[in-house]
Amino acid sequence: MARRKYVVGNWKMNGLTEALGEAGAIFAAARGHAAVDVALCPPFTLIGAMAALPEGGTVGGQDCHVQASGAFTGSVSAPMLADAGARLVIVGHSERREGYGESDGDVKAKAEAALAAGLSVILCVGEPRKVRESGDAIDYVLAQVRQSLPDGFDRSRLAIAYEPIWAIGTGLVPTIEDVAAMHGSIRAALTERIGAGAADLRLLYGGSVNGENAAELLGAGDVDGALVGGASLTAAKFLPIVEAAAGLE
Ligand SMILES: O=C(CO)COP(=O)(O)O
Repeated sequence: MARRKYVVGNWKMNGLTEALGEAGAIFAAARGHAAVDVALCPPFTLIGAMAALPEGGTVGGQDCHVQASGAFTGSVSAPMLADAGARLVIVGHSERREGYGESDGDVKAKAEAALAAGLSVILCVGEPRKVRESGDAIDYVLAQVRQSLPDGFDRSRLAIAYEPIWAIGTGLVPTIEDVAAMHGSIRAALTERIGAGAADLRLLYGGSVNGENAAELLGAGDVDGALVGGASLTAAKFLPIVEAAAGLE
C-alpha cells in the first residue's frame, strides 16, 4: 500500500469565527491536489463550523479525554469530537505532555479512546533539546512510541508525528539526515511491534515546517507528511506546504 502524503494543520489555541475564511480557502485549494490528504485541527470551538464549510474538508481535534462522558469539567471526549464533525484527533502533543503532565500511558489511553470512537489518530512524540544534545534522541523517542502506541489498531487510522520540542515554533529544524534517521528508527520499531504492516503507517514531521523547507523535509526518507503549527493559520502560508507535498507524488 503506497502511503499518501498527509499535511495537517494544528491551529493550537488560535482562531475565531473570522478564521473560517482561511480554512475554506485551504480546503478549496486542497481539492486540486488529489494525491495529498489535507486536514485542519482547529480549537474545539471551531470544529463544527469548520466541518460544515461548503468547501468541505477534513477536520480534527487537538486532544480528547480518555472517557466517553462523565464528570470531567472542561473536557471533550472522542465521541463528542466525532459528533461535532471531526474525523481525527491529535494526541500526545508535547504541549499536552509538558503543559498538562500527560504520560505515555495517558496518551495511549487517549489514542485508544479516539480509535474506539471511529476517529483517526495522530500520535505525537519528540525529544526536548537536552536529550537531542546528549545524543539520546532516538532512544527517547522510541520509548515514547513503544509506550504510547495503542494496543491493536487499524493501520489506516493511525499516524505518528515526530515533533522535536526544540523545533516547535522556533524556526529551528533538525538536519534532513537526523529527520530521516529518526523516521527510519520509528518505522523499524513499529515493524518490530506489528510486523510488515508497519510499512503502511504514515510518519509525519512537525516543527517549524514552512513553504520554504517543506519540499526538503517531506522528501526525507520515511517522511510521509507534515504536522504544521504557525504556518497552518493562513492559506497563504499553508498552501505552499500542500503544494510541496503534491510535487513529491
Ligand atoms: O507543534 C507543531 C504542530 O503540532 C509545530 O508547530 P510550528 O509549525 O509552529 O513549529
